[in-house]
Amino acid sequence: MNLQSLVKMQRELDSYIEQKRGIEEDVFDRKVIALLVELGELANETRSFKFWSDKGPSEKAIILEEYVDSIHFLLSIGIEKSLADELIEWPVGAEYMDLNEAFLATYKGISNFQQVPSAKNYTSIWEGYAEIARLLGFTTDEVVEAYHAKNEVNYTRQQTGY
Ligand SMILES: O=c1ccn([C@H]2C[C@H](O)[C@@H](COP(=O)(O)OP(=O)(O)OP(=O)(O)O)O2)c(=O)[nH]1
Repeated sequence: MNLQSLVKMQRELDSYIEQKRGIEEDVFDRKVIALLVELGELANETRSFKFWSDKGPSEKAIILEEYVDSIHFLLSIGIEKSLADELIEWPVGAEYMDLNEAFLATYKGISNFQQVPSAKNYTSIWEGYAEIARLLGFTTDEVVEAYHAKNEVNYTRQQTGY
């Protein structure tokens, strides 16, 4: 799968939002916070870390929507640092035993990238998300389809002034 079609869609959405909201300043750090928050929302829906509870995870569609919110901001921070054009195949790295390890590794990756926005650090975040998708049983096609659906919702939300 070539990620460039998503990069193009993300670039267009980001420009649309910036124009609509009159954003001229650097919003990289705020997008990094947004990504960390989305990763937390994703973890929360999986409930993978809630050793104190019997309640199971949310349904797949809800978890997938949280997942693609992250993908939006992940693409966006790569675009901010001119690294997204290098994204062709989805980078796949080490395999973790469980979701909690993958979440922690991905948090660390995002934090490293905020401090040092290099191509290597950017790739590590994608590897983290690839691993999370694998552990959640999401196929690339499912992720791309859900990304498309949420991308459209994001336009509607901007137009309806939410
Ligand atoms: O520059 C931007 C800003 C936002 N988004 C997208 C990413 C994500 O898909 C959505 C924001 O997440 P969400 O829909 O959870 O927004 P929210 O304001 O946190 O929603 P809610 O108040 O419903 O939780 O907007 C972008 O793609 N680029």
